[in-house]
Amino acid sequence: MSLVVSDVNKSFGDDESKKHVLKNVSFVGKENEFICILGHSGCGKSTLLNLLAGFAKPDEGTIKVNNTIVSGPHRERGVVFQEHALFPWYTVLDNIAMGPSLEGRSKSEARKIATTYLELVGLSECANQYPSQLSGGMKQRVGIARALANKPNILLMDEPFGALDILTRETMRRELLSIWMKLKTMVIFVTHSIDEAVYLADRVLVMKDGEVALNKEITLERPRKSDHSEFISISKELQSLLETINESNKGVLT
Ligand SMILES: Nc1ncnc2c1ncn2[C@@H]1O[C@H](COP(=O)(O)OP(=O)(O)OP(=O)(O)O)[C@@H](O)[C@H]1O
Repeated sequence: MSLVVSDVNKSFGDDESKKHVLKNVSFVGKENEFICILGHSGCGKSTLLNLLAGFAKPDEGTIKVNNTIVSGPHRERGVVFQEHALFPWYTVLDNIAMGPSLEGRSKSEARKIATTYLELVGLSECANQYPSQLSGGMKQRVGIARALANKPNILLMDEPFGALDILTRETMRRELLSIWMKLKTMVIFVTHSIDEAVYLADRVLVMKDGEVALNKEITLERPRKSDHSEFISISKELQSLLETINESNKGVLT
């Protein structure tokens, strides 16, 4: 499994109001790698993720998964958004079973697959509940299980814990890591949070005004502790890079 992003450019708007959002973005994702895309608000993180998902196309450059150009959405690339986007009229189990059903599995097979992933995210007891009966963190876990039930090679996550309170967010980080360690799917995770990136990533791409300003491998042993000296020094390096970013591009960073 490989991901190769080469010289990707993307603009929005017409000639007069054209905004060049991604500028020559290139990077390579390795098998089973956990990549975090970190940057201030508006630097192009979600745009990049949308291109990786195939929801939009680059103006120039290519995105290849296993040597094939990404030309639209595909089950091999699962997406988890900040807003969980579950169907409120389906039970938790049926939300997760939807992917396998669409793939042509029988109802009972699809539910069996869904049960496995529900167990993986620790929510077996919620199978027959509806999304409205769940907390934010639980909904996000269902969203993750739903994406994983399609057995993606790449899991694309756009600020998936951004709307959660800090304690739930920390729990979800740990849980995501333990799920990833079991499945070893490639994960591409968009975040504003330096802490989150250093805790999770094998590789951090820091984006600055549409460009990859830093592509850094993090080899720190897991589980990582935020009071560990190396954790602190990597965080400071990322912080100081982000602080050099033009004031007008600054958003919220934690
Ligand atoms: N469909 C679109 N049409 C026009 N402009 C867009 C579109 N999508 C994104 N943009 C612009 O591209 C820029 C980058 O947006 P993007 O959502 O990728 O940033 P981001 O880094 O994900 O920000 P945030 O962290 O706030 O979500 C922004 O200026 C945004 O207004």
